[in-house]
Amino acid sequence: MQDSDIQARLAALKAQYSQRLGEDLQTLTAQARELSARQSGLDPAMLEVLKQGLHRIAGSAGTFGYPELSRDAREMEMWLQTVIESAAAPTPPMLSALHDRLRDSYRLLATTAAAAVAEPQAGYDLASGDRPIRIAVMADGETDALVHSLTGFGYDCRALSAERSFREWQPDVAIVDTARVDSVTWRDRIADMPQAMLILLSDDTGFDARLQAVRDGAHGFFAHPVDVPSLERHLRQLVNLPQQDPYRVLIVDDDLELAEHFRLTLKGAGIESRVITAPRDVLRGLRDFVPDLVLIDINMPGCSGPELARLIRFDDDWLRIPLVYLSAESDVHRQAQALAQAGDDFLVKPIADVALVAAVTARAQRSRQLSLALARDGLTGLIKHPAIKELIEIEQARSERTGSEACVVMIDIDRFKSINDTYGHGTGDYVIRLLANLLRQRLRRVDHVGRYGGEEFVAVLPSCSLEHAREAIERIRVSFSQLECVAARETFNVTFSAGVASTLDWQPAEALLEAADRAMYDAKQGGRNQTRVAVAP
Ligand SMILES: Nc1nc2c(ncn2[C@@H]2O[C@H](COP(=O)(O)OP(=O)(O)OP(=O)(O)O)[C@@H](O)[C@H]2O)c(=O)[nH]1
Repeated sequence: MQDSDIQARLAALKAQYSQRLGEDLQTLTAQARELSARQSGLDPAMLEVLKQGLHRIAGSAGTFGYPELSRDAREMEMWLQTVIESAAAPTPPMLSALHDRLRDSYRLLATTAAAAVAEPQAGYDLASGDRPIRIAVMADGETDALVHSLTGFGYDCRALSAERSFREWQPDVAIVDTARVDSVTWRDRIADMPQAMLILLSDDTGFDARLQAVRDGAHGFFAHPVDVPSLERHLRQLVNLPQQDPYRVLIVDDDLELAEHFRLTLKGAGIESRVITAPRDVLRGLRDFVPDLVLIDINMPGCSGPELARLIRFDDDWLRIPLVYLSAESDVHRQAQALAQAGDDFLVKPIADVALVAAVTARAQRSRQLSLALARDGLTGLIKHPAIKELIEIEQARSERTGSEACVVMIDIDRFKSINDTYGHGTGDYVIRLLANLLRQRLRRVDHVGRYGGEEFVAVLPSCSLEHAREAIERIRVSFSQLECVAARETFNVTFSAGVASTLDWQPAEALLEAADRAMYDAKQGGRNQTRVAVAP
């Protein structure tokens, strides 16, 4: 959806809401008039209805551009709450004052709505692009080695010297070795590259050095000797962040207009949301939409927010998803009570659009990171064995359904035992991470890469012919064999063998995986450092 479309929809929603607010205020004014006119027998249920109506306005009017009405409604709501909690009934003059105040609110709405102009929303530019990531490296004597390693991963990497400006080239990332380049020089060079994210390398790993890096605006900090796989992984996270799948938020609120406003506001910031107005639909929403975060209203008919949060928490599948109350409840004790039952956080309505976006983004990001960490192998960050097997099944089923071709690749590092025996287990781990990063970096974003076993990997390549899969893996095989691994001041090269099989030739998923495994075994038998294709039966 275009930004202008979102703005137009938000403006239409505001108009719709303003009309409803006017009607609500008229109804509440009439109710207050009726109450103040009663000489006896004040009905507590009517007070409660009045209070609920004010609560709704308190939580929504600010969002649609009527902050004063929101504040007024909250004050009246709190006054009514005190009245309801105390045994003494309000006197007719008190209710008459309430009526007058409500009438004034209605008048204020009429004047504000007439003068209202749609406020421009902040733009959230989610940059994207397919050119290789540009990295400038300033590391004096060690620049070449780093440039060589990062070029091997497919980055457009160049050395940055004191004499050479990168004003024209504009790198995405600048890596500076603060231990080897004088601070005036690098700060001067960095000033030419305002877009570049800064990664600092240092000999000093202490708190002060890290704090200084934060103050220099660094996005990453690595100590010598630099662990290249970690650096590369960090780089990938930095530059890929804006391109990942949009965060998903499930909004549970019985006020459709308000929920729709939140949905559009989040949409403007690149966040996908789904609105649920009936609490009983929440489980289906969770299953179908698989959100990163759930925003829950507190006061809903039939099921309160805390009840709903507890109900969601019965199911272990949703444990990782933060449940955040988005409510007009401003009383901190009642907020604490809600949180004590279930739920992770509290946002108070009305909430400014930028505050909502910031709060949702921060929490959704943590939730996404946590989910990824749970499904990923600790050493490599790749998908774990069970999850990658599931993805193979999904691709196999899709292929059967649509007739499209997908390929599965089994990859095994050659003579890995001797690497462990010669250089130690730590170096073996380093090699595993190096290959994991290379696979992630060189395959497409739609491809899945998993760690299948110790030094064994599986890649799933959707919408890919057998020949294209073979070519892609061959290119990675050649690059990997040329990467220099360093251990105890010695450099050495490592190779892998691979087997490729197509979903069109092998069913079910288990047979597909076995075919790729057999082809990989053939590659080993054929002398290693090669890719074999599983020929159709
Ligand atoms: N460093 C390290 N080693 C591992 C890990 N997982 C498995 N290994 C080792 O990887 C080695 C695998 O060796 P083998 O399966 O005999 O095969 P290979 O030496 O790779 O030889 P070929 O596959 O025939 O080329 C074993 O020594 C395992 O102990 C791990 O996570 N880290």
